Amino acid sequence: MAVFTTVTLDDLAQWSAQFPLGRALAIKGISTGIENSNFFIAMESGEYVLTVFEKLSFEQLPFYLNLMRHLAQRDVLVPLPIANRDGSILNALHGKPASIVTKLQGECQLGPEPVHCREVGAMLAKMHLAARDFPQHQPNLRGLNWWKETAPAVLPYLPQEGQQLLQSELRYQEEFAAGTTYQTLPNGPIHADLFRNNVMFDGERLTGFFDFYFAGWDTWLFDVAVTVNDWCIDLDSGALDHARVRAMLDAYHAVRPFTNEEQSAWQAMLRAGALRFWLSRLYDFYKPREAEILTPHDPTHFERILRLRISEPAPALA
Ligand SMILES: Nc1ncnc2c1ncn2[C@@H]1O[C@H](COP(=O)(O)OP(=O)(O)OP(=O)(O)O)[C@@H](O)[C@H]1O
Ligand SMILES: N[C@@H](CCO)C(=O)O
Repeated sequence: MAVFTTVTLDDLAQWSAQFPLGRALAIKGISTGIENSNFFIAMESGEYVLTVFEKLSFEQLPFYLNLMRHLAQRDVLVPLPIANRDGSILNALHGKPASIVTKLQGECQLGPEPVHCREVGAMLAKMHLAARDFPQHQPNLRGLNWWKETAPAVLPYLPQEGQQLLQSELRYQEEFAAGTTYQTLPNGPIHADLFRNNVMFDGERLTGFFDFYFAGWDTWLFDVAVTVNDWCIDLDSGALDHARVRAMLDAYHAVRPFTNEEQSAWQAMLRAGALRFWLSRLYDFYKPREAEILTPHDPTHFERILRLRISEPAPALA
């Protein structure tokens, strides 16, 4: 149960009086999710999600919440943070940062078909374009620098062939990032964690992207790679499903055409997307934070994906 901070209906009634949402009618903890305490709340004006942030601070959160507001105001389907009467979208609840956002309808699509991938691809391109004029700048905190810092901490736990793969892929990515192709790739704020469990669908209709707490500035193509590596694969083997890949890439390209340089970088980015999650999963597996209660995700899933992305030619982007 991912409710680390208890919020009663009385607590909510008092705290939510600062928002123009009417009276608080009900509150229910959300059991999935591992980072924050999330609640569905019913207010007189409708249903919302209340998040009490357990790790991110008052200083860190404005980047993510302002980005969500920026996107929502440009018709990208994301939860809209609700401002209180002073205009603040981040307010203390039980001493922790908390916010109310609009509730997305529907549920996650954990067995996506091409039709779902098409929706995700089109909305991802729309999101990249809409974020171009977002004024706050924060790098992707799980980018190359983090990979370089993290690899030495997990290397000792890997068998020799795993160590070799990790070291050689890191070298490859460092060289690639220093090269001229990489410098030409369009970039801006990206979601950076757009997995199946971070998108809501009502049937075949996409209702929103959520969980923006790994967002940061990086290449748009890296975001596409992370998304393809989760949405368009067979989860057992890690192999790309070509119908889903085509649906996602074609839909993205129709909104924001890929460049020739992006085509040259595509295989490297698919590899980068796999390396990023292999590393974070290794780190969470071998270096769990104190009092961590979660069951870590399987790191070998992304090792398998990385090996496949290295050995197979990348599909055409467009
Ligand atoms: N705006 C929203 N509208 C509808 N449901 C939401 C919304 N935000 C979160 N949820 C629901 O709450 C669940 C947990 O949210 P989320 O995935 O953001 O959890 P977390 O603990 O913050 O992060 P993590 O996914 O990293 O564990 C989601 O799976 C989803 O069902
Ligand atoms: N999407 C991540 C988890 C948290 O963001 C993973 O599957 O490893």
